[in-house]
This record gives sequence, C-alpha cells and structure tokens, in this order.
Amino acid sequence: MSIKARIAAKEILVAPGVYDGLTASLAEAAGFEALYLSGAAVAYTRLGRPDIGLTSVTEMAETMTLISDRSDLPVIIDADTGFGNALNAQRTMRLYERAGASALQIEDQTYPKRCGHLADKSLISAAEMAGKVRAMADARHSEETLIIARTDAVAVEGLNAAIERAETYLEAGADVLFIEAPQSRDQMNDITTHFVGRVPLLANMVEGGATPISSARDLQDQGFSIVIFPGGIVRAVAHTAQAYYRSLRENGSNRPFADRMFDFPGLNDVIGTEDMLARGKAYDAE
Ligand SMILES: C[C@](O)(C(=O)O)[C@H](CC(=O)O)C(=O)O
Repeated sequence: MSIKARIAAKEILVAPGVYDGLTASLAEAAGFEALYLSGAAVAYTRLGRPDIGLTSVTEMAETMTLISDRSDLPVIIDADTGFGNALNAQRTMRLYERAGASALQIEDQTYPKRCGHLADKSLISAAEMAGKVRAMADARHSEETLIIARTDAVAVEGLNAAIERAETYLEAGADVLFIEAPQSRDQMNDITTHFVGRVPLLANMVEGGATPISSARDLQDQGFSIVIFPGGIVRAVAHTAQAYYRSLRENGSNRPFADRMFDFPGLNDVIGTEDMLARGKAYDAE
C-alpha cells in the first residue's frame, strides 16, 4: 500500500526514527509499517553532532539508499530546508526519490536550519517556502511521493502565524502539514481543529522537547494522521553505548555487560546471517 493510501485510513501511521540499515531492519521486524529517516538521528550518529544543519543532502541520500536496500517499508525522509533555495529543493526531491523515499519533509527555516526544539530559530518568508513546495511538486517523478510541509513558526511568530503559514503551504501543494513544536495540548487542539478533515497532519514526539508527549492512540483521537518518533532510537542507543564503554573501560572485560547485549550468535540471528549465507551458497558454482 502506498503511503498516500495508508494515511487516508483512520488508524494513525506510526513512523519510528531510523538512521541506517540496522535500525531500519529492527524497526521493520518490530512490525512498524513505515520509517522516518531523521536528519537529527543522522547528525547525532554519523557526525556525533547536533541537528544544526551540518548534514549534507548527499549524506542523507546515501543513507536513504542503504535503508531502501535493507527494508521494503515506505520511508518518510527529512529534507530539512531543501538544503538551499527552490532549485536545491528540487535536487533534493530528485535525489531522495531516486534513493527510494516515499515522502519528503521540508521546513521553512533559514539555512542552516536547527532542530525544531532548539531556541533561536529563524524563518524564510511564507512566499519563499511556498515556492519551494511548488518546486518540489514540479520535480517529483511520482505523484505518489508526498510533500510534507513543516512550519517552525510556533516558536518564532506564534501559533496563529504558524497556522497561516501552513495554509499557504497547503495552497502551494503540500500533501501533509507538520506544525513543528506546539507547546501545549491546547495548541495541538487548535491545529487539529483548524485542519482536520482537510489535510493529513503529522505530529512529532521528541523526548524532552517542546511538545507534550502523547501516545499514538491519543494523537489519533486528536486528529493526527502520522506520528514520528525521530530521535528516540539514538537516545536509547547512546544510553546503552555510554554504559557499555564505561563498563569496558572500568572492567577491562566485556563480561560484566554480557546480559545487556547480544552475543555473536544473538546478533547474527537479528541480522539474518544464516539466511544470507545460505542464499549466497545457492549461487555457488556447481
Ligand atoms: C524531526 C527532526 O527534524 C529530525 O531531524 O528528525 C527533529 C527531531 C529531533 O531533533 O529530535 C526536529 O527538528 O524536531
């Protein structure tokens, strides 16, 4: 089922954050129907840096290629600001689509952007952003590839301005709206009251971020069609990795951590080593 058809269904689509082939395959094995390739998660893991616009479009497209080679699930990918002007946004659309993305999320921050939950964001004009949305729609190869227009205006210009901007992006051809970082349940209700039934809405659950955390079920009842949990996997992995390295350093042995990690056969099961080797063998010369 295309992501377009899936988000028309009543049940909210839950897309967990991923950043490589391993996380994509684990999320798929856990039973999710779609993935969110998070720019923040890529910055955190590949660069070991914050989500402040350091990651390049080619690094993201390459990561997308790795993920679509590993998982058949539809992927919503973070296009940040489109990495420049409308022409850069078109190039981003072409690169990401070719790499296997099903939906692109573009936002109205100035370049370089920063995580929506950090302070001191700044925005381009609504008209310039609308131009980027139109440019991306013109560049897409398939009408099935969705454009998710995000506005970061809540923290900069207030909720009403954010809703107005989102209206402009909808008119420009956005398929889904993402009003980033609402600060309360009331603000979330204002957003859904305004748009529900007219366009699918995406909610973003960032642990410790500006938006109160709700369950997928709750967000569905509020009227959201998609929820992403973008950076949570990195917060979980970093927590474990920190404990692992500390334990190894303190003990000079991997034994004390053994019950909190896979062993060699355990990880082989997770990544399907036996199956791959058998498939390779089937092609051996007779
Ligand atoms: C959605 C987001 O753009 C991302 O890169 O995943 C980030 C999430 C995060 O920083 O955890 C965001 O700006 O909300």
